Amino acid sequence: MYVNTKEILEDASKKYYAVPAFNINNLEFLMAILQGAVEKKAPIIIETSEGAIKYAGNGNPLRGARFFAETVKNYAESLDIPVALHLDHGKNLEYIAAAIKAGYSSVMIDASHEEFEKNLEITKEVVKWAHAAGVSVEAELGQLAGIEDNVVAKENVLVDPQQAKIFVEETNVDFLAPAIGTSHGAFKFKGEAKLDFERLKRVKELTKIPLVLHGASSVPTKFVELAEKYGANLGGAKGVPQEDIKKCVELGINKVNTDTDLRIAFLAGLRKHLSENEKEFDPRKYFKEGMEFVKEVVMERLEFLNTAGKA
Ligand SMILES: O=C(COP(=O)(O)O)N(O)CCCCO
Ligand code: NA
Ligand SMILES: [Zn+2]
Repeated sequence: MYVNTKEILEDASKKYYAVPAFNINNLEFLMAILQGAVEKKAPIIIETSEGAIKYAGNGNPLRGARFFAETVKNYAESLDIPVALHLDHGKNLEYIAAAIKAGYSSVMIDASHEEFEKNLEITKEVVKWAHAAGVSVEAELGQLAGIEDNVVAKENVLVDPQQAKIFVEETNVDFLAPAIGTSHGAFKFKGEAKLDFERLKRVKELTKIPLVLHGASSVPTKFVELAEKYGANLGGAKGVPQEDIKKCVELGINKVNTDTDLRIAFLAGLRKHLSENEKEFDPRKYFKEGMEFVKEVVMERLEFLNTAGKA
């Protein structure tokens, strides 16, 4: 069934487990993720960036948002697990409006690169709009390092727990992404991963709402090596250690954003299949191995986060 993201995350927050939010840009990733979630009898959050909407809509936000909303709703209504669709890193109000209009379950307003007051004001506005349409809202405080689509966050600006309390009270936002040291992409840490667990604990105590971990891919060595065996160059790829993710969930993270892990798994499968099947030219066949590897990563994460069996 197609549900509101808040329903899924409230249960997770109450019972201290987490739900992965997997990014898609096409049908193949959606099918692989849903197959994994059905097999694990788990609720699931599908999310698209603004870039994915631009891609599927060939530059037209509403066309792209409708493509994903209608496809995901269509699949969700035929399945007996809860499925939500979320706009990830909404920065452009045109895209946020398109996602709300198309029927997304929730939207993120990411104004964390703005000053605190500005972020608060923009988020308040989006919450008013979204709630009027029955759509829940995620916001972000602090900045991840690395590239956030079109915004390069120069340094890790970690969340201020006191500010988080005020922000949540004033904006009535449904869930919050506190920056605690992660970053997006496959090259997350120069040296050792260092997440600020104490800071996360304080944010949960002070806000008491579902929390989101961005940049949560673990970059599994198995698929990095397999992709490289078949010609990829991912030298130096490094993700968040699994034990750090587990600790974040124990401290109150309930939505775990995962994009890079699926991209690398699919890439490994595609490269392997193409190099072993030089005569194959049916995309329903040569995408299959990549989809199998995506499904494998999905099922592992659902088990690891204790989402399995919670549908
Ligand atoms: O926080 C995340 C997941 O980040 P990652 O999967 O790179 O760790 N996202 O918001 C997904 C989109 C960012 C670009 O990858
Ligand atoms: Na941000
Ligand atoms: Zn993110």
